Amino acid sequence: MANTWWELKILCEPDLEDSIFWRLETFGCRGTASESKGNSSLIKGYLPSFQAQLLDLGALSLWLRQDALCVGLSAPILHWQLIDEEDWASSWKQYWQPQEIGDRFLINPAWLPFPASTERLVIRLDPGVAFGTGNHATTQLCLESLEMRLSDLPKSFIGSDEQNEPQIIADIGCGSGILSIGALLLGAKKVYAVDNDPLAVQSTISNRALNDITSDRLIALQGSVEAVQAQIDAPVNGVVCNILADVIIELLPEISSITASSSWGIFSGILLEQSKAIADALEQNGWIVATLWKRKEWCCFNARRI
Ligand SMILES: C[S@@+](CC[C@H](N)C(=O)[O-])C[C@H]1O[C@@H](n2cnc3c(N)ncnc32)[C@H](O)[C@@H]1O
Repeated sequence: MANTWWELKILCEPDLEDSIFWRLETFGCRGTASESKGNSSLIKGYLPSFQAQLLDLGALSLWLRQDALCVGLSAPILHWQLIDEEDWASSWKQYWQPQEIGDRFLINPAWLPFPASTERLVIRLDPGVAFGTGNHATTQLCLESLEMRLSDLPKSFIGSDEQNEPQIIADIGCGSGILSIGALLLGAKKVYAVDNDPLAVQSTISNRALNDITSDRLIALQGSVEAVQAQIDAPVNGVVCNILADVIIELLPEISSITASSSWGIFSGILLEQSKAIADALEQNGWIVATLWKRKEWCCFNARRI
């Protein structure tokens, strides 16, 4: 059973796509894709078989039905089957294509050749079972925020110029390592990448190698903020954290303790209706909000420590 996956196929009205993706992600799916089927959309989601029993899938089917009926759309049709690891990898990989994000990045699946000519910073990725392909709005908002935080600095400020402060960053909930790698390509000096899921840490480590990044620049650790705290002897310059709102609120006091006045923070994974709670929590923990960016039903806070 360890190497089998649930393949979920959901046929739905296209307007339901966003809410279904959201349900699948909160349900624990490790890879999602969609294609159009005439006037409908076919969404596929994959999750390790040990993570869900048949009863859980039944509950998911009910939630999807309720979500659709609440907005006056017809209920989606959900089918599921068990597939083995090899079939999962090949089914999912065919949907994942190179993708430009923001002004600077190109995400390139590891099994495709390196793009022949591009001015973009290429992040090579094989996320395996970890979250972070760049397809999700919350990841995109973080990469674009990193561009803003790191690209706008004068060249001498980033990288190795000793007169200026090199950027040392914590990536909390690193998943595939996509944000850590992006930050390093933009010129950050060092990133501490942590995730409480050991599979995500493995994925970050293999993506670090794929992008020829050394282990002293991208330090990948299992755990959360406390794992960064244990490694650093001075506050970090910036934090990027793409986890769900409730977790961010819980982690904020600890995150604040690894930062100092003028450190920056990028907080994503937040649904629009949760933005007030996050803004309040940031304020209570000594942060001021600089910008709030929105994409689909998600938003991302750029903040600075007072
Ligand atoms: C939405 S994914 C983000 C992955 C990647 N950073 C990105 O932006 O695409 C959130 C990640 O946070 C991890 N996570 C959840 N709660 C956490 C916690 N309290 N501390 C550390 N990592 C956590 C999950 O295992 C998951 O890999």
